[in-house]
Amino acid sequence: MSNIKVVVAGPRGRMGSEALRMIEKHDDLNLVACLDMKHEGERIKDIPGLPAFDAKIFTDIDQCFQAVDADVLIDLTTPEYGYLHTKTAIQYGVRPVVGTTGFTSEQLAELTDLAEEKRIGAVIAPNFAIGAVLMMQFSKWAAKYFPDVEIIEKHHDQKLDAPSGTAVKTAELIKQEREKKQQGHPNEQETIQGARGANVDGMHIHSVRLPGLVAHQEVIFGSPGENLTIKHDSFHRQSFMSGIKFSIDHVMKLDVLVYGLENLLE
Ligand SMILES: NC(=O)c1ccc[n+]([C@@H]2O[C@H](COP(=O)([O-])OP(=O)(O)OC[C@H]3O[C@@H](n4cnc5c(N)ncnc54)[C@H](O)[C@@H]3O)[C@@H](O)[C@H]2O)c1
Ligand SMILES: O=C(O)C1=N[C@H](C(=O)O)CCC1
Repeated sequence: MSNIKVVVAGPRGRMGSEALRMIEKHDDLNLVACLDMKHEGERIKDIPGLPAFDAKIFTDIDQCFQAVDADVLIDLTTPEYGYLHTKTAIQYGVRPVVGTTGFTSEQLAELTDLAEEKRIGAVIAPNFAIGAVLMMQFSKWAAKYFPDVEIIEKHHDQKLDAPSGTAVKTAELIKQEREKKQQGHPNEQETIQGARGANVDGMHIHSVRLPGLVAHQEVIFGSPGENLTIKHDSFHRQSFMSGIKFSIDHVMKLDVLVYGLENLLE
C-alpha cells in the first residue's frame, strides 16, 4: 500500500517519539492522529521535541477512531492501556502493531480470537530489533542440545513489566524444543526470596533494572565442561524501528494476529 494512515499511541514516550521520527522518514506512512494521556485537541507539532506533524492528539480512543480514518495503530504505551487500545483498534477495524509488553497469555489469547473473528491483521512483537529476534531463534535452536538454560534480561529502570516481554517470548520458544527439566539441585532452597529469579517450566529468568541500560539479554546454556552464551544489546531505540516499519507493511496483508516478528521473517 502506498499511503498507510497511522495513529501512534504514546507519542511523547521513549519509543513513541522514536516511532514519530521513523514515520517522518517514510513517504508511504501518513500520521493521521495520536493518542495521549493529555494535550487533547493539540497538534503534535506544538509539543516541544516532537517532529512537525499536523496530526491531532486525542485522549479518547473511541473519539479518535470515530473522527479519523486510520489503517494502523502503533501502540507503545503501558501493559494496561496497550491491551485496551489493541482490543479497541481491532473492534474498529484498525490494524494494531503493538510493541507494548506485559500482556498476559490470557490477554494474548483473547486478542488472537478477536482478530480472527473480525478478520483483522495484527502484530504484537515483544521485540522489534532484528538482532533480538535472531537471538531468540538461536536460543530455541540451542535448547534442543542444551536443556540447562538461564535467561538474564537487563533493562533501564523506568520499565514497568518484569520479566521483559522478550524474556517471556524466549522462554516460550525454548520450551518448544527443550526437554522438560527442573534445573539446579533438587534440594535447592532460596534463603532470600527471589534469589533464583522467575521459574518458567524449570528454567530461570533474572531481571536487572539499572539507569543507563536500554534493552539487553543473555541466554546462557550450560553443559558439563562448556557454556554457550547468546547475547543481544539494543543501545538505542532506533534498533526497533526497522521492525516496526516491516510490521506496518506486513500487517496490511494479514487477517490474523501474529505474535512475534519471527513469524513474519523468512
Ligand atoms: N517491542 C519492542 O521492541 C519494544 C521496545 C521498547 C519498548 N517496548 C515497550 O514499549 C512500551 C513503551 O515503552 P517506553 O520506554 O516508550 O515507555 P515510556 O514510558 O517512555 O512511554 C509510554 C508512553 O505512553 C503514554 N501513555 C500511557 N498511557 C497512555 C494512554 N492511556 N493513552 C495514550 N498514551 C499513554 C505515556 O504518556 C508515555 O508517554 C513498553 O511496554 C515497553 O516495554 C517494546
Ligand atoms: O524498554 C523496554 O521496556 C523494552 N521492552 C521490551 C521487552 O519487554 O522485552 C524489549 C525492548 C525494550
